[in-house]
Amino acid sequence: MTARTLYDKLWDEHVVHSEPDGTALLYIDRHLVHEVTSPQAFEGLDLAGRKVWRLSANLAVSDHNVPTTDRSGGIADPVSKLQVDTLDANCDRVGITQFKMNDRRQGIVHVIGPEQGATLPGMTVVCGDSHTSTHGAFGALAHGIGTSEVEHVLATQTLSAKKARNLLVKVEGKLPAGCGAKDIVLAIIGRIGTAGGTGYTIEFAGSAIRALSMEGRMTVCNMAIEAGARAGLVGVDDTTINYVKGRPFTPGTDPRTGQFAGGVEWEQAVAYWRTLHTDPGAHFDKVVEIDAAQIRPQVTWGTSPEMVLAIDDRVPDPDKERDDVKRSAIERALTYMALEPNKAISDIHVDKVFIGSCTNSRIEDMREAAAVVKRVGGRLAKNIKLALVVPGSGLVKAQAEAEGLDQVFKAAGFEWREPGCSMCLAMNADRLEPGERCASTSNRNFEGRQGAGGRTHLVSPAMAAAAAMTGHFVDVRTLA
Ligand SMILES: CC(C)[C@H](C(=O)O)[C@@H](O)C(=O)O
Ligand code: SF4
Repeated sequence: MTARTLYDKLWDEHVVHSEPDGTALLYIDRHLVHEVTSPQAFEGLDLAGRKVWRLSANLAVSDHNVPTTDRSGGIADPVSKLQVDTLDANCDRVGITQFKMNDRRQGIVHVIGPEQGATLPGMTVVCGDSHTSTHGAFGALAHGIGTSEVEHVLATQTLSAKKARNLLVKVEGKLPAGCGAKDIVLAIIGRIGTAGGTGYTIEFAGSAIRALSMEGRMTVCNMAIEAGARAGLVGVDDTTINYVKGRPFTPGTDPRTGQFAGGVEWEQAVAYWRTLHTDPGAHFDKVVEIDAAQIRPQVTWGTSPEMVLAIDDRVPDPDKERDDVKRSAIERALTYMALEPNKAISDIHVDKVFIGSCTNSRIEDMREAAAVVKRVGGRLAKNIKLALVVPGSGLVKAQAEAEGLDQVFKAAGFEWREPGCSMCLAMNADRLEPGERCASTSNRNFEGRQGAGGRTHLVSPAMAAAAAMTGHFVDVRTLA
């Protein structure tokens, strides 16, 4: 048989029907649902008199609109409340499993799917959310869909799709101390640009990717969409299998005790999962190679994730750019960001810090940030108006608290919040005021993303914590 990429294998395994023009109908194994992109889908289903095809394939949670402060009084904002209430009502009515706002398993959809074992190797995973690419870290074919497709998946458990091309991003070598998964993915986007992956599914491979934990691989795949690719992938290995073992939705977990029990289903699943890697000699349409040893701590300076530099670089000077289009993009970004050309990245001072989002709100991110807070010591820098730590789920929060991380943050003056998307996109009360500058562990830095007029610098959890403690960006390699 011809050698296939991991993407080829996942695709072949899920095709229900193919048309001569390449359009295929794919079977969908897991459908994750959140409150923003599902209301019209449920309504459409209802109007057409259709039922949900396979209830157990769906898992729902509210994340974008939930408050991250005390929830006992409900949601104050009427628009947010309506969205969350609507999801609750829809799930109750049709019988979809949902983790409601006060359930300790509630959290950001891309954090809870993997955490519950609802995302497993070999699956097709979709959600009405572009960062569904996150789940590709498990060797699952995962991507975002639009609201009409949400309705289609609810009704039929299938999706009409066209196959993308194969792009291999190979990151070889050892990452310098102080650098992590976020620096890898920002460096990749800096290299290939936000359109570099358009039309492709990206497989991330190489020794530096293999060396990452599942949390780190999720951070990398999360931002595949920021590189233009709808889906990112990492091949299955022991790290993957050890992570999914014993999770609530994973085969082999005893539903009564919640403990790993093993058995035939587990053995068969593992045997299949071990085939989920690219065959030697398989063809990629494009290959990008990156030397991990050359990666430095990354900070975005502009209004697109590709406008990224390293901590020891300087803000670009538009006068040095010969290409007219690029020059005006730099000028516009610098104006919006209120940055002088040639300013040292380490001289940029911030007003707020946000540690959270589906990119960086898992337990390792919390640990990484807390370690820097401890190492620097003392309290938040004087110029910091607000520093938020928003765990990705109630279970991440509980784990962090069991490790005393919340105390480390609180003692330094950070606010320790309830799980949700929060200041990643400011659909709830957590936002930047016009002109405020933020060190953020999220994935998008578009104009107004964190609040109208707000200025976002995308960074790793370590860099965000360092910025909170010192007031500006610092070379976290010196803290490692
Ligand atoms: C609200 C949702 C549709 C959106 C997305 O698809 O990504 C959001 O999660 C985001 O990060 O901008
Ligand atoms: S955390 Fe941010 S990027 Fe992730 S799903 Fe929520 S809004 Fe989108």
